[in-house]
Amino acid sequence: MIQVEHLTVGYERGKNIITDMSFSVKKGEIFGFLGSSGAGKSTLQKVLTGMLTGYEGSASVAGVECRCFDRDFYEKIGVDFEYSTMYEKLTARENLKFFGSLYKNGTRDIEKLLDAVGLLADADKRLESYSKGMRSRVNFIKAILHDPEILYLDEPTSGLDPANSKKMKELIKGEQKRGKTILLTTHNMQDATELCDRVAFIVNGKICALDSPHHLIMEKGAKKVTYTWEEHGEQTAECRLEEIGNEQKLLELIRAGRLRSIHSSEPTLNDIFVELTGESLG
Ligand SMILES: Nc1ncnc2c1ncn2[C@@H]1O[C@H](COP(=O)(O)OP(=O)(O)OP(=O)(O)O)[C@@H](O)[C@H]1O
Repeated sequence: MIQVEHLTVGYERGKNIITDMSFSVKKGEIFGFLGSSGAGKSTLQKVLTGMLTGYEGSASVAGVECRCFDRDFYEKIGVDFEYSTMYEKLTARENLKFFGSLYKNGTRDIEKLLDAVGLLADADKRLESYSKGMRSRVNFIKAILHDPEILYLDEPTSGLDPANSKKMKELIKGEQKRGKTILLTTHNMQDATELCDRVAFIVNGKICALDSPHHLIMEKGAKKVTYTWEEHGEQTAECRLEEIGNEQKLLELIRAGRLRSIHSSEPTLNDIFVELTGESLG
């Protein structure tokens, strides 16, 4: 569905933001771009939505080279980026009707969509009165209104409380069940682990790892052992499971009968990200 080969792109001559990047995304996949601020995730999304056309190499979506997108192509993609693109003085229903009228192939049932995201009762309120959680749900509807094959989401759960974040993740999974291909960017490793079939770690405009969260965790990460003991309050330390026999502090505590607790755990996607990139997403 999406094919990127040797993509190089920058805003200024001689300064590449993305360098020689290649990857592909299959139909029906949720694919996540993970990287720290400035890594080039939004720039990549701009190329894949046809907003940035001055690039080298190739980037194609549904068989169409991104620099050649025409109006018809925008019927096939839906975009939910962080900035608001709706009219504040119009109600949610008015906004959705207006934006829906721009598509030539019609839209999904607006009432049903509003109901699905729990906004039917607030549909006639002006957007200016909406909370952040309500805005993100209505923005999401706007992105899927014309039933696009491909969805681009930028930080879909950013700033949402746990209940709204859960709701948003269910909505995204729901679109995948309907056969949609979804590309998302996030800083949130937990969301990426829950949602994405595969993730690409992006550092300075290059992919430094690409796999399913499960494979990355199982193959690249080492199991950790965390142990605690009492010494002027509770102390905690950790080591890799495979190095437990050389962990002098732990052996000393065992011999002295001073170990208070010990447990092993799988690394998280965040641990793997830090290990592979040397960066932290906080
Ligand atoms: N319009 C622009 N003109 C010049 N430089 C830009 C422009 N947009 C982005 N950049 C630069 O490109 C680099 C990558 O930015 P980009 O927005 O793609 O990163 P990002 O990974 O999406 O970051 P964030 O997680 O903060 O959104 C940054 O150094 C940024 O300053």
